[in-house]
Amino acid sequence: MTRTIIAIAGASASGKSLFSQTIYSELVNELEPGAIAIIEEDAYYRDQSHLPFAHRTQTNYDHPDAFEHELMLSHLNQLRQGESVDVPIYDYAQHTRSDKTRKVLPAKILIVEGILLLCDKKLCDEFNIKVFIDTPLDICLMRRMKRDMEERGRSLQSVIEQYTSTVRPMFYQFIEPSKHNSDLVVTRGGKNRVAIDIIKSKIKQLLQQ
Ligand SMILES: Nc1ncnc2c1ncn2[C@@H]1O[C@H](COP(=O)(O)OP(=O)(O)O)[C@@H](O)[C@H]1O
Ligand SMILES: O=c1ccn([C@@H]2O[C@H](COP(=O)(O)O)[C@@H](O)[C@H]2O)c(=O)[nH]1
Repeated sequence: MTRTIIAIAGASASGKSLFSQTIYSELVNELEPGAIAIIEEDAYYRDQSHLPFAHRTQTNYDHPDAFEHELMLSHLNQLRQGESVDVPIYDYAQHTRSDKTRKVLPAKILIVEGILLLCDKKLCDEFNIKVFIDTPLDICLMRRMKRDMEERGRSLQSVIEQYTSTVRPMFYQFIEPSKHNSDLVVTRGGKNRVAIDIIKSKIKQLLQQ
């Protein structure tokens, strides 16, 4: 069976999750059961439970080394071969993996989303369609402040410090250059209706083949 992996990359808070979840939720009930699945790169942040909490707050979470991409790659290979996988569940407030996992079944269409997906050559080789969400960084920062304070247990001070020390520099070093590895660049983030409809049509076309 041919399986298609669609990568959705871009800056933190650019709208990757909203874009991916919109496509997924609008298709999941329309397609045959198990046709589409979704995985977040964030699930593959390295387990840091062996480190004291204070150390975990100092990790550079925007550098490729923060991720266990080898595990993600091995899961993508298993899914391609028709095997299900147990994807880790990450706890942003604790800066480490939780003790829970989520079972993902092998679907014909797999959407993966994350900041550094298109920086990794081995991962890139696994993706059939590569999308980059291109949202101005000042808008990403405003969204991130709101989201991290409301949903990830952060203070305004900590968001600003982390943004200045790692998020912004790593964006320019790794994420922005990876835009050139994409097939499609989507402006305006998670609510670009035309782009969402184009990807949905492509998915339906792939499922008819
Ligand atoms: N086009 C948009 N307009 C307004 N809000 C948006 C838009 N795209 C995303 N958001 C909001 O911005 C925040 C970050 O978006 P999210 O999709 O989680 O980003 P990412 O997955 O890239 O980190 C969320 O609260 C989301 O609802
Ligand atoms: O423990 C952690 C792990 C990650 N982060 C930040 O999360 C974003 C990536 O997630 P998005 O949903 O794409 O925003 C990344 O920029 C990390 O800085 C964190 O703060 N703490």
